[in-house]
Formats: sequence, structure tokens, C-alpha cells
Amino acid sequence: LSRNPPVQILSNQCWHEFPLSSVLLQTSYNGVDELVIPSEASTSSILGSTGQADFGPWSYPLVCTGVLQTLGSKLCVYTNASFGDGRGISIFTTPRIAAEFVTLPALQDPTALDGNGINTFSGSWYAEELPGKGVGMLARRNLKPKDRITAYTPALLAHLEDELPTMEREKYFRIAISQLPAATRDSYLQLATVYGKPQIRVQDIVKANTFQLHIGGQNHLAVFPETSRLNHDCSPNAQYYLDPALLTHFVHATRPIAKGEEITISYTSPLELTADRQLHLSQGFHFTCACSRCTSKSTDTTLSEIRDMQNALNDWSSTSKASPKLAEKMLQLYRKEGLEGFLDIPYGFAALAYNAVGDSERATKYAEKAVDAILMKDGPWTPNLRIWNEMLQDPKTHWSYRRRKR
Ligand SMILES: C[S@@+](CC[C@H](N)C(=O)[O-])C[C@H]1O[C@@H](n2cnc3c(N)ncnc32)[C@H](O)[C@@H]1O
Repeated sequence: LSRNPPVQILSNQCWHEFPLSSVLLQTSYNGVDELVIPSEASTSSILGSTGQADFGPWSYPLVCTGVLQTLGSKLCVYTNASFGDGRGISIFTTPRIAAEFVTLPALQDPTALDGNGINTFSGSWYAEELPGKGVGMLARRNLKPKDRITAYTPALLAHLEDELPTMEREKYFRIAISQLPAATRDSYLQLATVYGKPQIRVQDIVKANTFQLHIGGQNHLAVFPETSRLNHDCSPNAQYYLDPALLTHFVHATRPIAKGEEITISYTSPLELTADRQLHLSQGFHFTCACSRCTSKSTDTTLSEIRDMQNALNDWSSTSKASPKLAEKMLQLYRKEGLEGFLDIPYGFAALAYNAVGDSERATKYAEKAVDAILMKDGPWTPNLRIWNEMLQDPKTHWSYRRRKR
């Protein structure tokens, strides 16, 4: 190579940008009413003489906080009760971000959801009480890798601020939930809690069930009632991503799942050491994970082997120990750990390792697999896709081609 293009170092397995997050709740419990469910009368009183509401895309008059110092803005409750064919959505955010929400395909174009089978039961799952885990989601039929399991929009989205006192925030969250159509409100209120404190029930449900969506330059907590029934496993058989344009949480099978088997996702990075995963789960979600990896003695040893291999494969110096064989071995270790939902990184390393020794055919095969894996883990817009699409355009002109001696 005459012009030495910069080597792209693959970062360590990057965990979801918007993980199922744990929310810090203060615990001051004073003077709060139970949920206020809007009555028929109060609902009809906000409708004009035509029976149509006068609040633009929103179904109720806005209820807002004062200006929050940290945001330089107020936060208001925006509910669209007819969103998603009557499923409804409540958003607690700033007026500027609410205006951005309105421009999203999810709110602009009803066919964007229907046309993609979003909020439609896939027939793949059912929910059932499981010993020691609360309710879980199980496979209704045999599932294949890449089968879509769920695709749902959230009932509640809330700006991730940390200025409102807990009880004050609870008040606005309750208004948001109260304004949802009854079926959505009920399925929200039946979800699991972490603290079991009725005074902060709506936030408690957020704490146990939230994912995060980045909209308008700001993270928002998002609760998806159906998807919330997915329990955690450190070698999950399903993977998820969030689509900010469709406001949708997608879940796909990452390996064959037998009818009746529990469907799981990972709430924490499965590449963290066991003690770190356990700490994250006990602090964030108040349970002790007893999955096969958490109880296995070999998991941490395998993780450090994976880390060493990844470092070697990222080494592009003349003394590098990287080889296609090493990349294949790393792939095997991921599979041994049940990390089929996280194969984008080992597939990517395999693509680079093969291309580096001039085997563009195998490089293409693995780059295609990396793309498939990224699509299930990060969604179609992720910048990481570009890396592999660039290689797929023409592996032989890619910076990695013949970069290492065979
Ligand atoms: C998002 S919810 C999952 C559904 C929940 N089991 C339910 O009953 O609705 C998260 C809560 O489920 C429980 N959970 C999830 N995974 C678990 C696991 N592997 N072992 C025990 N409890 C688990 C914990 O109580 C956690 O706070």
C-alpha cells in the first residue's frame, strides 16, 4: 500500500446506546393522591362543539411545570389518544421537543406504523408468571433466528431530567398515564415495579421497565407495555433495538427458540464480568441473576480470553498475532457464551482478518453477517453499518485488504 489509510480500530463491544436503564428515584413519600383517571365528563369537556379537540395533535389541554432551571424550559404532558390506531401515547417533554415529536413519521403518517406491522400481535409470544421472575414472555411457536417477536410503540415517554422532586414528577407522570386510552393505561399500570411503593407507582413502573429513546437531542425514558414482560438473561435468545423515527421497540430472535421456551433480552452488557453484571442488575432492577452464565465458573475466564483476542485482532502492527484463525476462535467463544445477539463484533473482526490476508470472498461473507447482526442489534440507521457496507462495496479497495501478510 503506497498511501497508508488510517486503520479503523474496532472499539470494544459497544453496548446499546440506549440500554434498559435504571432510573434513580428519590424516596420522599408525602401527600400524593392515587392515580387520577379522567372521567367521561372531563374528557368531553375538552372537546369543542364539533366533538374535535382544539389542541393540535394533542387530545388534552397541556399541563406544564414551571420553567426548570437546568433546562431553561418548562415540561408539559402531551397526549395523543388516537395515536397508533387508538393505542395512544403520552409524552412529558419540553414544547420545543414536542414540536419535533410531531414531525416524526410515527406521528405524521399512520401508515408508517400499520405498514410495518407495528403494534400488531405477531403471534410469536405469550406472557406467563414464572417462578422467581414475575411475569415473563414465552414463545407461542418455534422461532427461527431473525424472526420478529415484537414491535411496539411506548405508552409513556418522559424527558430524562433530574430537577423535579420525585413527588412532583409523579404528579405529571400520573396525568400522562391517566390521559391514555383505558386499555393502554391498564396494561401500563399492571407492569412490574421495583420498590412496590404505591405513592410513586408510576415512576416505580418506569424504574423497572424503561428503555431510552433519543429524540430532539435529548434522552427520554420510554415504557413499552408488551415488551416490558421480557426478563433478563446474560445469554439472551433475543435482541432489541429502538427506532427513534417510528418510536418503536423491535425485538428479534437471535437463535432458535422452542415453543414454550422463555424469550429473554439482556438488561446489561453481557461482556461485562459476572460481578459487574450482577451489581448492575441488583442495583438497577433489584434481582439477583441466576442465569447459566452467572452461575458458571468459566464465564469470566472466557470473557478475558475474548478481550485478549479482540486486542490482538485490533493490532495492525507488523508483530500482530491477528489471523483469520484467531477471529474464528473468537466467534466460537461468543457462541459458547450464548451471545448470538452480539455477533456483529466478532463477524466484523473476521471480515477484517480475512480481508487483511487477501481472502476477499470470506471477508465478504463475514461483512454480510456483521450487517445482519447490526441490523438486529442497533437498527438500520446505525453509523456502524457504514463500516461494513464500505467493505462490501469492494473489499479489494478497502483499507484492510492485504494489510497483513498471510
Ligand atoms: C422489565 S421487568 C420484566 C418483566 C417482569 N418479570 C414482570 O413481571 O413484568 C423487570 C423486572 O423483572 C424481574 N426480572 C427480570 N429478569 C429477571 C431474572 N433473570 N431473574 C429474576 N427476576 C427478573 C425483576 O424484578 C426486574 O425488576
